[in-house]
Amino acid sequence: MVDIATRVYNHKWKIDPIIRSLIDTDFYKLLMCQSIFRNSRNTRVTFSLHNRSKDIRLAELIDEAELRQQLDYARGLKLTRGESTWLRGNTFYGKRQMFRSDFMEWFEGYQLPPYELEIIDGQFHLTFEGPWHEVMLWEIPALAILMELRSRAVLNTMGRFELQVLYARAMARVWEKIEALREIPGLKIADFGTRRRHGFLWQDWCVQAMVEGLGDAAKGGAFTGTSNCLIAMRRDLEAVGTNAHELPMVYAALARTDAELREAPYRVLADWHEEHEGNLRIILPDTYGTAGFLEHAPDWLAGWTGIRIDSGDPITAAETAISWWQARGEDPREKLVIFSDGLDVAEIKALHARFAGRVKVSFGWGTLLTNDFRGLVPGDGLAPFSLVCKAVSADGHPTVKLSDNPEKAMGPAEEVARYKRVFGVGAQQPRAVVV
Ligand SMILES: Nc1ncnc2c1ncn2[C@@H]1O[C@H](COP(=O)(O)OP(=O)(O)OP(=O)(O)O)[C@@H](O)[C@H]1O
Ligand SMILES: O=P(O)(O)OC[C@H]1O[C@H](OP(=O)(O)OP(=O)(O)O)[C@H](O)[C@@H]1O
Ligand SMILES: O=C(O)c1cccnc1
Repeated sequence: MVDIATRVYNHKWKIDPIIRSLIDTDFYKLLMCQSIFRNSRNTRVTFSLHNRSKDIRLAELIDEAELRQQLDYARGLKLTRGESTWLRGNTFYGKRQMFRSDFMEWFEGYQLPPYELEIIDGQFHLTFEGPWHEVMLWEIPALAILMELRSRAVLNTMGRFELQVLYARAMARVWEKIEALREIPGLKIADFGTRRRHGFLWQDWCVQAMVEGLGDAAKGGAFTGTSNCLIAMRRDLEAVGTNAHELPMVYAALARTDAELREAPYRVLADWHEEHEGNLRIILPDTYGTAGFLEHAPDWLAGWTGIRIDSGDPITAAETAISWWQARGEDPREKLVIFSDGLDVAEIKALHARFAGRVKVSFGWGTLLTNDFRGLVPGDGLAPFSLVCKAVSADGHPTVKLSDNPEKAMGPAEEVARYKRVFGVGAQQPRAVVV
């Protein structure tokens, strides 16, 4: 077991690359990348960093030169032979050869493309522009680099004993959470915490703690795996994933008429349906409002495996999905509901208590698993915050996300208004965004 505190202390004086592998990323990014490589190779997209926690003035906490050094290091990475063999040969969700050989050949030659970085009003403006399948792979490493540089800026001011005690407290906290989760009968939970983690080694520690504390689901336990491919490979765990908002956001931005716009979210899933089966047929319905999405969905979507609930009130969204399945003649008890929005133990417990037995319940636990350092240093300088990296335009057209929480909406105001009209989204209940 790595002694993280000692290592953090010893590494203060040398370059310590944060991202050391192209597969230190979420599994769903690779699945989506392959799908884009096949269906939308000529689409040009801009991804952009967005700090929703305005009070965290990142450019005042992180040194620009160090950020550039880390981004440049990541740009130098190429898929290793071992990683390529794993992606080509491993079984994902029981399926072999998930990644096609034309995609793998492209990925084996791939390097992260150039970035643009400037500082405006205390914030980093970091953008990636280029072919969609090339720039989209920046999202997770860019976020992980910024999050870890911010952690390091605080850790660098701490002494050896302080660090030892900090990690002891953080470990005790994670372990207490795991002990609480052990009380939930029939729990199924995965790690979704790569992008906003405290650091790589810390995420790796948290994942191993989940394996020991909850048991690997492959052997009857509650821990279903990690979305992080590198950790899944090294620790021989299941790599898990669904799909993300970037797909409907980009398809929608490319729509030429309101009628095409209305259809765009379903076209995404029709393309996905062709490529994937079983556990990968998970609907993400909230990009332009869950209720309207389900109401107007084609019948074949009701036959999918389940749904991921990612914004708004999760109880309302799950109840809406259950009613929708019932109305379409499906048995909700056969359907999988994956909750994944800013979860922590209390909410996981409450959602499980309410929905277990009515649907198959599962959780994707992110930042508050891999970065819950709240209250552990004076000034709370290690508390996680809401940093995201999103597709903001496609072929020159701005993207829009409404979601079920207006606090998460993004896009130019007049486009947001048009999307609300086209998708029939009325008044929405705001919910505070913590991470
Ligand atoms: N950011 C990271 N991404 C991937 N693997 C990492 C990362 N940091 C550490 N590791 C791996 O975790 C293990 C322990 O890391 P540690 O850095 O303490 O080892 P080390 O012997 O000091 O090596 P290094 O000089 O590469 O840091 C090593 O196998 C290392 O390659
Ligand atoms: O436990 P969490 O930290 O929430 O981790 C998981 C979240 O990360 C992703 O979204 P992202 O934050 O990138 O964008 P969003 O919040 O706008 O959905 C994902 O859709 C989950 O919501
Ligand atoms: O696969 C997913 O749905 C996923 C993975 C990580 C973070 N958020 C979502």
